[in-house]
Amino acid sequence: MLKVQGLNTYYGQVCALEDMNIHVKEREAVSVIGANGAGKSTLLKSIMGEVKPKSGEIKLVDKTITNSRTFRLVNHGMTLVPEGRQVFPYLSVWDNLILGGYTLNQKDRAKMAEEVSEPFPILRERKNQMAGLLSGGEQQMLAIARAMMVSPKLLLLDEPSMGLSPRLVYEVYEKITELHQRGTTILLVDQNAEMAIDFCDRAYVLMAGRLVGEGTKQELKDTEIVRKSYLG
Ligand SMILES: Nc1ncnc2c1ncn2[C@@H]1O[C@H](COP(=O)(O)OP(=O)(O)OP(=O)(O)O)[C@@H](O)[C@H]1O
Repeated sequence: MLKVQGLNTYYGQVCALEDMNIHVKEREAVSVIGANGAGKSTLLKSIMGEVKPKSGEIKLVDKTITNSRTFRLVNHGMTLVPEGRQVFPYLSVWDNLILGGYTLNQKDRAKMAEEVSEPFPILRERKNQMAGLLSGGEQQMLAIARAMMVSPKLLLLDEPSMGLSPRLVYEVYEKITELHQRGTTILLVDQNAEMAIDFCDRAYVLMAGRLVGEGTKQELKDTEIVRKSYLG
């Protein structure tokens, strides 16, 4: 479904991604792990058209999407749940959902908001409250549900566990797993290697902008460097 080949991304003179090659098959759950500054967010931003790669190719299904505008990629069936959630704190939970469906017509937006909030009862209970009053975990659920408003074929998630207590991290991953089981293909990046590896079918390991490992969940768990460096 997604193929990234020989991708190089720079911020000025700083090389953030070097010769990056990853792929995600339809219905797969793929994780990318790595420490602070490894290039995980840059990878998602490059895929999502938020950062312009210097060279390389990105394909979504059979279409080359390198340098496509973000809103076009949403129309092609790909959405990103950004790092830090970025909900609109002074808008209601419901209006945050509705905004996620900006490419839909008004009637479909309301219908989709009903649909995407179904796996998240807390969002329904608090639909009229300001989103900023939700807990961090609830805001993460809202950001995920908002991204689901356009029924993405491929959902990208940037650090879904960021700033959450272990219990909330577990709950958020439970929801992501549920979405995957319902048929959404997922690519996520997370510093929380334990959760990210447990969740996925396959994972990649990034270090200083380069790919240093890849494999199935079990292969990575059995790799000494992954166990020592990322799984504690
Ligand atoms: N806007 C920017 N301008 C300059 N350098 C940047 C910019 N954004 C990221 N970088 C640099 O690019 C490298 C990769 O950063 P990136 O945010 O992709 O890493 P990350 O793995 O997502 O880290 P984190 O988990 O801390 O978000 C780092 O060296 C970072 O300092």
